[in-house]
Amino acid sequence: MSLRLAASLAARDVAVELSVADGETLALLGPNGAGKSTVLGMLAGLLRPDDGRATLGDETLFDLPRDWRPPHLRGVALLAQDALLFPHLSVRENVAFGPRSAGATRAEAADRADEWMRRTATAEFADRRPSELSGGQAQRAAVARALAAEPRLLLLDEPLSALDVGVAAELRGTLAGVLAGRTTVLVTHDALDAYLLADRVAVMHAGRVVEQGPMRQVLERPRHPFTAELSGLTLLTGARTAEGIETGDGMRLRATAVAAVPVGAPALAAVRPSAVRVLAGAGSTRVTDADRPERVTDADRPDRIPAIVTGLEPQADLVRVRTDRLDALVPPADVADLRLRIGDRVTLDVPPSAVTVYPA
Ligand SMILES: Nc1ncnc2c1ncn2[C@@H]1O[C@H](COP(=O)(O)OP(=O)(O)OP(=O)(O)O)[C@@H](O)[C@H]1O
Repeated sequence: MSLRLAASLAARDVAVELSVADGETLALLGPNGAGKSTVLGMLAGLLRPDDGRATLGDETLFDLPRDWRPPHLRGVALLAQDALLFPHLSVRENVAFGPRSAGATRAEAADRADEWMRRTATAEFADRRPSELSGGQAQRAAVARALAAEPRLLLLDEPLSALDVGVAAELRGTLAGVLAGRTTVLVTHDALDAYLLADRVAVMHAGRVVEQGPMRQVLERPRHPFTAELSGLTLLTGARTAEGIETGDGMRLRATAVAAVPVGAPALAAVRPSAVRVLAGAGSTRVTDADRPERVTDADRPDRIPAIVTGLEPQADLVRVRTDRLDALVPPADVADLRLRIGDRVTLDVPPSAVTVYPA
């Protein structure tokens, strides 16, 4: 069932256009307040846009100002951060609720509940009430309840964000199985969720979709700083040079991967911080071939960029050294050896293999 949405809501400064192909999962990414939940609310029928249209397959969800189909007649299931199960019903009764309300007999609804509890590994606590479940168990039961209703469109609003890392990883695995072939919009802050669960991504910023496309293309060649941040890359804008890019402030970098951009034309570059080295001082001595285990040819000798440290942030087991030019991701021991502080002058060693140049 393919989805098309074009709608706006001035009170929230949201105006979006997006589409999801039949059976595809679209990850909707964006910072806090970007409008992601607002989009889900419009699709679920909980929030009425000022104008616009949404269609699911050949059915119209709304076509304002004339048509507005109420939430329970849309065939759309919304699963939020909190499981929001009916507290007075057992897991089995929660899961059977959708089929029962859609007119299934008690026996049919029970069969369908059993099937979804099996697929979401919730059968072992089928007779418990929601208050007797852990967060992860409740969220699994909520997935079973949402899918047992056989929605034509599934909306997931950060379904893993309230869970511990290990529990989230398990549920991510379950979701990967049940989302296959199902038209889904998944709101997430997490690039890993997008990579593992979605086919395409749309990135929202300040109420607008700022880029959308196939996962790898968007995350590996970002066009918006938020997308770059999410992918852990540094985004530069400038003009294509014979060997790479020159930024507006005169930084020249060579790149190994260069898409078809004419020399002189506007270009973007994504730089991988984990490949950037930080050396002490603005005029660091050159690294000689003898410093490196492998022989360094001129083509892959790093470019030297003077920079000023603007921030030091722990990131997993590394430190993200932010500078006025590029970020570097280095081991804590290097930060200690260099005695790095905010405001320090350093030299960044940027190998051409860390730089990808593509059209602006
Ligand atoms: N109940 C509300 N009443 C009025 N404005 C709201 C309400 N909820 C959100 N907004 C505003 O609408 C805009 C979009 O918010 P929305 O919740 O859709 O963003 P989001 O991308 O889902 O953010 P988050 O990642 O924090 O959940 C923001 O400017 C927000 O302040």
